[in-house]
Amino acid sequence: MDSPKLILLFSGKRKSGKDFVTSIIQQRLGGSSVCAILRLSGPLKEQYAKEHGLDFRRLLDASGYKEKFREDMIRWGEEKRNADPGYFCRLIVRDVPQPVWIVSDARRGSDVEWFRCRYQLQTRTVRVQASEQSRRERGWVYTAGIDDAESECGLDQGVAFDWTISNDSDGPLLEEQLERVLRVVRTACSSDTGPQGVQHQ
Ligand SMILES: Nc1ncnc2c1ncn2[C@@H]1O[C@H](COP(=O)(O)OP(=O)(O)O)[C@@H](O)[C@H]1O
Ligand SMILES: C[C@@](O)(CCOP(=O)(O)OP(=O)(O)O)CC(=O)O
Repeated sequence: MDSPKLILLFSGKRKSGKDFVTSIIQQRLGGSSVCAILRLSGPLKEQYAKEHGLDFRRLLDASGYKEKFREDMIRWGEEKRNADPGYFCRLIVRDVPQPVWIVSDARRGSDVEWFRCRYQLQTRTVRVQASEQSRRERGWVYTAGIDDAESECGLDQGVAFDWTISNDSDGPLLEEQLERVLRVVRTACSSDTGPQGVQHQ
């Protein structure tokens, strides 16, 4: 099994900026050779697209395309997860050689538990927070059955996040907040023993 130095599990509501923030962190760490961005929704969308004759690449982007199928993809993914909560987690961690892993879309307690159970010392949690107004400006429209369901609310309670990043244009500077996370990642990467004893700030 590959053994990463550090795993950052990101969660946050739709349009909070999870992809935006994780991509900056990857760049700051030196790009994709150092830091892999893993998406639980990747294999989910791929298999769902195959079974339903959809355009997989378009399901991955931030346009409105994926929104047309979101509710049904959630239902489909939940069937898989109910049978096997680690199903998508196992798929995304196969053959990942980079020392830093970012999981950009943890949504359920079972996602966090899976990583903590297997990578207890390496796993850290990061919440991306944005106001409803910011999310609306980025294209979010409240949708019953999605925004009030586990896919969006599963981690609203029950996890003490190691960091919470505020991603609003009128909030604290993003770069300064990210620097706190980056410091810990760099320390873990430069230490021979991995993240043991590395404290978040
Ligand atoms: N701080 C920011 N500054 C500028 N644009 C942002 C910021 N955060 C998010 N966005 C934009 O908002 C949209 C939604 O962000 P995204 O990262 O896709 O959200 P999520 O992955 O949480 O659904 C994207 O087009 C993204 O580029
Ligand atoms: C069916 C999903 O995997 C779709 C997730 O798609 P994205 O991760 O692209 O969504 P946002 O970035 O939050 O907009 C959700 C799930 O419950 O598994």
